[in-house]
Amino acid sequence: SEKSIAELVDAVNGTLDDASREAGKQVKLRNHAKGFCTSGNFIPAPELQQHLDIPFLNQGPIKVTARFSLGGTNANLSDKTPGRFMSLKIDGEKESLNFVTTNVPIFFASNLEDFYSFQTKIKEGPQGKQWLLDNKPDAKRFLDYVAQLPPSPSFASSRYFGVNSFYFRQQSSDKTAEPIAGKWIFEPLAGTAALSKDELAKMDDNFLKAELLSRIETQPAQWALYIQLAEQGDIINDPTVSWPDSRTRLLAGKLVIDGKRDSVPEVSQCGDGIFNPVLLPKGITPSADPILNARTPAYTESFIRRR
Ligand code: HEM
Repeated sequence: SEKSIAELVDAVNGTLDDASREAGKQVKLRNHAKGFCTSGNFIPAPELQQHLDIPFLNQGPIKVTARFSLGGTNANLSDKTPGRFMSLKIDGEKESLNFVTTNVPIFFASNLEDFYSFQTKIKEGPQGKQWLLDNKPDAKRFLDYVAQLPPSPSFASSRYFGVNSFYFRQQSSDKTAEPIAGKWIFEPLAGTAALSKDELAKMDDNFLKAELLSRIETQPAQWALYIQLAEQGDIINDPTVSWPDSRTRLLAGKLVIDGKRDSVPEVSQCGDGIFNPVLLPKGITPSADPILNARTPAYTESFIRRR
């Protein structure tokens, strides 16, 4: 049977009974508990308009509120773990675009049932993880990827993937071109970087926030944002599938994180609100991916519980 949104949030939070759910509300339990807010600009690439008809991305720099985080409900999770996450609100005058992204290009589940079982099994420790490896090929591919992913020394040296697909309106003089499916990918302009085992051994558990905030005092952290386009036959509605690297990528713009608006309340308190991965400007629409379409209701449910 299909899992409800409340059940998905319970699985994420590890609050499967009434008592732990109530306790969770008291301590404002939330996923991606360890994180911080900062700010910058998004500079759209004018050449995108040659291919796609997205008026929002046909303007000058747009203000950005960003939250960088680790996964899970533990606010004291070590930064030596490999997961890195980036959420953005790109707020124009009339329209907005949000991103809620991860440094792992493939997700661990393609449907809500498998999402629920991943979240509950992974919290059971080694036996639960082994069960996933033995029984859930999507989860296995994800866990195998994460196992070989070295922790990055900086949020600025990770790639970030939207994972889910969206449809993009194409430019066409006769308006007959169908929207084309694509996925978001942020590529760090500083390049990717990995900590060696020796380097990791010398780090403490909290370095990512101080590193990024001190880095951007002297030079912004920057990413190129691409839209990777699907080709005929590519699977659209399944975030466990990654398309070949040979797929065309359109440059959508440049993300510049400089911290210049960090003292503005909408930035400094950005963790109090939610990022909405289906808040989209005209010309972009969500795919039918069931994972994508569960996200905003789940984030809203989590927000209501921790308010
Ligand atoms: C069925 C699918 C999913 C469910 C049920 C789910 C659930 C949640 C929940 C409950 C939260 C906490 C929301 C809050 O209190 O603000 C959250 C946050 C988050 N999720 Fe998901 N998630 C899903 C899919 C994904 C995917 C595919 C990604 C990555 C591409 C992702 C990345 C994140 C990130 C980065 C945050 C933190 C947002 C912030 O910085 O405030 N999630 N998720």
